[in-house]
Amino acid sequence: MTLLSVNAITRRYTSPGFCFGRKRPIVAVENVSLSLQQGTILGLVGESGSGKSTTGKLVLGLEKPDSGEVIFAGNPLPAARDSSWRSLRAQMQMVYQDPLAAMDPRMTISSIISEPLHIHGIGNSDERDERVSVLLRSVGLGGDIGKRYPHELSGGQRQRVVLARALASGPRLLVCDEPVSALDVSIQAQILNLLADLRDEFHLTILFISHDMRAVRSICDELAVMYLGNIVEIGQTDDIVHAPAHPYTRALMSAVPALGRIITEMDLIDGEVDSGSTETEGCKFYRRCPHATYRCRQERPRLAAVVPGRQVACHFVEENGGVP
Ligand SMILES: Nc1ncnc2c1ncn2[C@@H]1O[C@H](COP(=O)(O)OP(=O)(O)OP(=O)(O)O)[C@@H](O)[C@H]1O
Repeated sequence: MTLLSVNAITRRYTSPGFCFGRKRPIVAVENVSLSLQQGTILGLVGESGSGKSTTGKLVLGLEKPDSGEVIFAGNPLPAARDSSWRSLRAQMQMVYQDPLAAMDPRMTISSIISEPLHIHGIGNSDERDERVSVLLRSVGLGGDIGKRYPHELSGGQRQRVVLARALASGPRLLVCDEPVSALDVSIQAQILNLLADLRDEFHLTILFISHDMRAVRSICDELAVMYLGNIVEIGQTDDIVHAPAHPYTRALMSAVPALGRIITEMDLIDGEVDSGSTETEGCKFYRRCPHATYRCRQERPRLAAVVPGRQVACHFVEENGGVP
């Protein structure tokens, strides 16, 4: 069953800087479509500024699309933040990168986890206490941790608390935005394993936003690769990892061992969408692509099925008959 459908959403911003006396338009997300089947983890990958976080916010209704729509459990996200929006929102939760920033330092861990239950009016006092105990156990935290404060916990423990809090209202969808990138590498695998276990235990569907190919490889069933606001490739994780088709996906895959360094270089070349690249008719990857032709400069490639279950937006891939 399809839990989430994102249909051709576009979100533009106006940057604070000027370009030829005009404010620069930024197309953060352009014509993005996604579909998440219940119980799957879809990884949204791409370098900094490719529009991953904006897509996550649009999915949750924290940002409004300029065009397109988000359908959750068969219901379009309401335009206004009314009661129907709030009831849908209780079923969709965000997990951010920095657990400390997501917690009130003056609240105990128990109060932090039970706060969404208060907000959504779920349960009485005893039921909420019981729910907090269950959630703490589910995220692998025990003892008297509920009585402690965020600063008394390690980074990994804090991210476990953030997950417990996100699960408190019984969501069906989690949007995890770089949930492990602030953690030590040794802790990252534990949290990723926990997330996979929680998916099974709580029947979750997860949109997993990350620039870290190792993380997405280990946890995601499907991948959507974003470049300057567009999805350029989407398919099963194993298929994409073993035979990346889009030249940008290939660059990302080959960059895995030193991803941080490569991303920094990429940012220096093309970091933000400028007016030229947003208005261009052609492929946004044209200037960095080893296979670019005249057609790529003139005509924006559309996502097309190159093999069953895989879509790629690339003239080179299309003209050469699929995944090389
Ligand atoms: N509120 C905003 N106002 C203006 N520009 C914005 C705003 N939010 C995002 N952008 C711009 O939109 C583009 C996409 O940003 P977004 O944060 O979605 O990318 P990202 O892939 O999540 O990158 P990162 O991993 O660095 O967060 C960037 O050029 C960013 O500067």
